[in-house]
Amino acid sequence: MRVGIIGATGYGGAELLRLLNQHPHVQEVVLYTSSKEGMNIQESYPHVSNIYNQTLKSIDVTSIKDEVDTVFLATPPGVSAEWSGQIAEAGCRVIDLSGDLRLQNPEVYEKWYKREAAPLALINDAVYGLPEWNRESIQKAQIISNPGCYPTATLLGLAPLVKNKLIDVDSIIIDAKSGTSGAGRSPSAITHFSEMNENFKIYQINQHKHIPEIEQNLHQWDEQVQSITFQPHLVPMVRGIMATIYAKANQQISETELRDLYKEAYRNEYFVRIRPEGAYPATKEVYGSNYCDIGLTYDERTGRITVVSVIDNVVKGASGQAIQNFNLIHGFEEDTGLTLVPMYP
Ligand SMILES: NC(=O)C1=CN([C@@H]2O[C@H](COP(=O)(O)OP(=O)(O)OC[C@H]3O[C@@H](n4cnc5c(N)ncnc54)[C@H](OP(=O)(O)O)[C@@H]3O)[C@@H](O)[C@H]2O)C=CC1
Ligand SMILES: CC(=O)N[C@@H](CCC(=O)OP(=O)(O)O)C(=O)O
Repeated sequence: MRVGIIGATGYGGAELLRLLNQHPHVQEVVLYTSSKEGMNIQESYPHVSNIYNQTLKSIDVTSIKDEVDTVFLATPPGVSAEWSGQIAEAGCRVIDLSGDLRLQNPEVYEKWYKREAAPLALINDAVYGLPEWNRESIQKAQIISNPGCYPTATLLGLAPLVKNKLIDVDSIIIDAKSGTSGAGRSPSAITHFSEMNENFKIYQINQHKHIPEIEQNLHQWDEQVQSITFQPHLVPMVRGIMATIYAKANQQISETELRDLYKEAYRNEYFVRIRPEGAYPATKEVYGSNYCDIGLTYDERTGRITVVSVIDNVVKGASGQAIQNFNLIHGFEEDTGLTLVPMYP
């Protein structure tokens, strides 16, 4: 396969480069830019020296359709809305890492993203790329809307409870923590070293754009779900997300039953690992990998279930999941190029 990356100079793009280099069915990678035409990728990323030697090309649909079969968009909001439709119409598969096509209702997108939504026809054509719960639709899709990082950790953590109607859905609280690479490569007053080192911050309280994405998907699984509480935090680390999820059980459930439920739900899922009783995952245990690790407990005193879900935000939360979707749409084994062992320590 020949693949294109729009946004290769960003963090999602860099991670695509790292992972695609391991992919046995990817012969050629073509890189596109909105601002650095003619620059060699090694100038932006010396760590790919001797591995990638491509010059960045301008984004032009006529050339793209001749040069590649699939295009990954690792770009900020608004870019996919502009390009995905044209690229798909030209005959390429599109995998969009941004949030542009994730929300089915354009008014909801405009409220939370505070910008114009993509055309409705384009939104309707895009399939939400959470493979563990949407595999069959993904296999037939031409345009994939790759989930957000926080929604990936949260939805994988909540799915067995919500689908089996085991919790009071009004009681869901998601306390999420992310490393700073989630904010992309451009430095900002929020993420630069002296702001983040030795610091721990809550941000976008009750306003984060992943709230409607989580609600939309939970609602599809159980229409009783309306609103959730989700609060994101920045942690002084580069990679990793931990979503600690609390919900009130609507019946007595033993630790064993809870764990069996998750083990059964993810029995055939290579990338989801359920911790044994009394063990809880840490972000380092998935670092650099496409795994989502989940730990569980039920507190008999309060009747609350706690789910701890960790991912690497740039892998399972972005580029790794995008390649998992790439594998599905092209009929490759789903874990192709993604069986990297997490980096530890
Ligand atoms: N980082 C993460 O952990 C995750 C990121 N995402 C999403 O993935 C997308 C990319 O994120 P990330 O890589 O972190 O972001 P970065 O800011 O690191 O990179 C974005 C890249 O997009 C390109 N770009 C900027 N403006 C335009 C434009 N108008 N047209 C085309 N390309 C443009 C830039 O490259 P150039 O100037 O060369 O065009 C830039 O390098 C975002 O939508 C993000 O929300 C999703 C999940 C997790
Ligand atoms: C730490 C940090 O800043 N994280 C980003 C999430 C990145 C992401 O997944 O956003 P998309 O929905 O655009 O893909 C944020 O909170 O906006």
